[in-house]
Amino acid sequence: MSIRIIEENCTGCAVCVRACPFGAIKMENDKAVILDNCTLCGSCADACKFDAIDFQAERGTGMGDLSSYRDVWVFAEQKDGVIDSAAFELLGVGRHLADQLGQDLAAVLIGNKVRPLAQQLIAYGADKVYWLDHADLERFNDELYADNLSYLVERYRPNIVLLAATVYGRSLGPRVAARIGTGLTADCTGLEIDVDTGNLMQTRPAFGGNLMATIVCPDHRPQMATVRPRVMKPLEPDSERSGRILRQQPQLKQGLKTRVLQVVEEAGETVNLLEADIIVSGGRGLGDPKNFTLIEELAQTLGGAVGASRAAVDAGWIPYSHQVGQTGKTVGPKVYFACGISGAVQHLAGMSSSDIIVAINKDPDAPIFKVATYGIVGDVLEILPLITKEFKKALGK
Ligand SMILES: Cc1cc2nc3c(=O)[nH]c(=O)nc-3n(C[C@H](O)[C@H](O)[C@H](O)COP(=O)(O)OP(=O)(O)OC[C@H]3O[C@@H](n4cnc5c(N)ncnc54)[C@H](O)[C@@H]3O)c2cc1C
Repeated sequence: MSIRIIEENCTGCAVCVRACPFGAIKMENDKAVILDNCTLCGSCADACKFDAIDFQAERGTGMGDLSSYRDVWVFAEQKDGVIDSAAFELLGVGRHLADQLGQDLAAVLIGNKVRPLAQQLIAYGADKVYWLDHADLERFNDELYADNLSYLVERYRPNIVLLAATVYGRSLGPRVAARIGTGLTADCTGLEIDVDTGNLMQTRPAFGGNLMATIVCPDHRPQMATVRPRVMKPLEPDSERSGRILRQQPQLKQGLKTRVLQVVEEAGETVNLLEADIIVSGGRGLGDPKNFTLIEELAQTLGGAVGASRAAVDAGWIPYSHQVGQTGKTVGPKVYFACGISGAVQHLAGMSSSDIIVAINKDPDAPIFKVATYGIVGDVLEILPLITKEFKKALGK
């Protein structure tokens, strides 16, 4: 790839200076000059109206120099103009990684009339936001979104790209990785930078959750990962933070293979486990489905939600929508009560990032006590009514 200024065409309008996301172009004697930190992204050439920048891009020619890939990117998933909370969590961990690398944190915002959301992304830690806006991008479409994200990645060459392991992120991430020819680690629960190599260490449960695998992608860029929602913590938003919002040209095409005709919200039971600050979960130790009323009563007293282990779900005591764990929901409430739950690694995978864990189990050696903040050894059927009674008294209920 190469770039050069054609001086005779340059009018000194400085549009290119404003268009460069990297501050890599300046005006000197009314002519544009390209600086050493140019990443060859081509934004200046796109912005120039006078053909004064000769930019030769080569796409699909392999990874080239890996050190030329810079910045940590987060795909900022939004639906109906509301950013998914998982995007803020990604910005939290992304900020940490970017600071470790001494690079910028960028968010990619795709949608229709979503410009007002960009400032929120900056408040949650982004240094810049690549923003694509078009009516055709209003609803998530795997093919179209993959076209656009792949285009941006090829153009700006980020070092790391993070997506939430949501329905959208799980569909989009692998498509983009395959197009670009890089790797992707799905469903990560931990991300760190290897201080020796600068590689991203991507940790996720493997072999049915029996061990934690740390995966690296040393030979390809960007390093891509999907991250489980509710595992990472968002930063406190700072509305005073400033950052750059960089409008990008959407890549649109005719003849998409799929088109969203209508969105029908799922009717039926909604369990707000993902948003709950307090979760009271029951397991096989309850002994009988009717004892779930003890769980419900405590949850109701505290304004919390009801969760369950897979053993309780598999026994048909409670619907799957309540299941917490590797094959259920990943939650991170302020307080998690584990009642009659042993603490199998697959259950812990879904709740161990809770701020406070209260475990009630009659077996003092139950693994759940290893992660519990407070442990109560005893019969859950005796202890739960006592706790509920005390909370009711304290809360004046
Ligand atoms: C691929 C895979 C995915 C999985 N995904 C999940 C998942 O998403 N979520 C999940 O939860 N599990 C999952 N599991 C299952 C997991 O391995 C455990 O089997 C399950 O979590 C056990 O549930 P439990 O703790 O309720 O039951 P148990 O392991 O049987 O534990 C019951 C506990 O209750 C205690 N107890 C009994 N009676 C009382 C009493 N009266 N008072 C107090 N304590 C009492 C016991 O001491 C025991 O510790 C998965 C397994 C696999 C292989």
